[in-house]
Amino acid sequence: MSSPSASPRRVAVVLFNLGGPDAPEAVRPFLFNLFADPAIIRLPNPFRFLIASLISGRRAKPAAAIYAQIGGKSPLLENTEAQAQALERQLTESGVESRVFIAMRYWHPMSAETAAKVKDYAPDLVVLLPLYPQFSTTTTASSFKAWDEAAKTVGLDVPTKRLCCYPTQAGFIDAVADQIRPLYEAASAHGTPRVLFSAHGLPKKVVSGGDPYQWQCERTAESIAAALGVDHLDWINCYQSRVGPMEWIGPSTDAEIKRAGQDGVPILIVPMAFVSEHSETLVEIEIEYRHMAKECGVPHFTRVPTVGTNPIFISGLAGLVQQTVAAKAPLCSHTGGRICPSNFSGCPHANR
Ligand SMILES: C=CC1=C(C)c2cc3[nH]c(cc4nc(cc5[nH]c(cc1n2)c(C)c5CCC(=O)O)C(CCC(=O)O)=C4C)c(C)c3C=C
Ligand SMILES: [Fe+2]
Ligand SMILES: [Fe+2]
Repeated sequence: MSSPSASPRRVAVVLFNLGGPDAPEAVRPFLFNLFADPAIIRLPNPFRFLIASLISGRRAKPAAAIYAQIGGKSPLLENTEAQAQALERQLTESGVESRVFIAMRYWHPMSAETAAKVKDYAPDLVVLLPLYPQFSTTTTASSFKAWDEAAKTVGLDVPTKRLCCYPTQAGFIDAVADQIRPLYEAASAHGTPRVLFSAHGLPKKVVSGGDPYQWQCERTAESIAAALGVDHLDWINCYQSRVGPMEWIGPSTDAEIKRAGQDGVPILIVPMAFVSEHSETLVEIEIEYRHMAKECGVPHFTRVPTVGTNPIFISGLAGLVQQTVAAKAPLCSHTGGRICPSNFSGCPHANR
């Protein structure tokens, strides 16, 4: 790829997220795309496609039942579109001539469609911005790889900078704390609340293979807890959304809800690896965990909404984009601290 011009005139920002089915018929092909990703099922073909076909066939019905509870489709795209508009507005107000695009990994619009649109826009610089605050080989690395392939296919040869992650970036942390504060205060009427910082889990094998996701989730949870400024805050970092027979990282959010029931404390569940609402927040947390908490005797249950278009979050993202545009060397940490664990060599900036 050609090298970045000194000060780019037109910047294309590409937001990455997982994607979700836009209709009941899309559930199975969406799941097939997910399980056919070598970052998720680490087997060579034809085994991977065979396994993807089997699992997507088996999981289609329970997954469709999940989406049926929120209108038969994922709201992830519309929520991401709202974030893209808010970010574009903020960047324009800050004097950056830019357009913000969306590339989903497993459902439309996917990288190939978006790369063609970015090419038509003819930017001087492309900034890749994952809507995953914490870096994982299963999410950000997979999206970047899909993007690189799509850019090559459509002949998009423009200098490209990538933001690996922002697990402790001030805008993100302050926005989550801002979402929590009034709800924490309300929950305090029912006892001393426990805050469950709940992230999407990962198979243990992925983490022991060097994936920095869990390490970064721990840094995020610590940072939000500190930003809340509550003396002796009762909090824990836990993991939800387990799928398949493999052992996943813990503690699980389910187990923490049960423990809160035994301890008789109110809980707030804070989704800290998702930045907008979708099935894992609106069904798993809002419906399934709320029900579980009631069954377990938890005295008060609160789901804290994701940051979405919270202006503190969007300003933080705009700041990250501006820093990235201006940076001479690749950025990894935006806070001056270490952002990837020392045993991790896969950060997209490490070898650039
Ligand atoms: C932090 C973000 C995410 C990580 C890490 C992640 C890893 C991961 N996910 C699966 C399997 C599934 N994930 C599903 C939905 C889903 N996952 C994320 C984010 C992360 N996944 C999001 C945002 C969504 C929601 C999509 C939506 O509703 O729009 C699903 C589909 C739903 C279901 O069937 O339960 C599966 C399957 C694995 C195996 C994995 C790591 C190896
Ligand atoms: Fe997932
Ligand atoms: Fe990094």
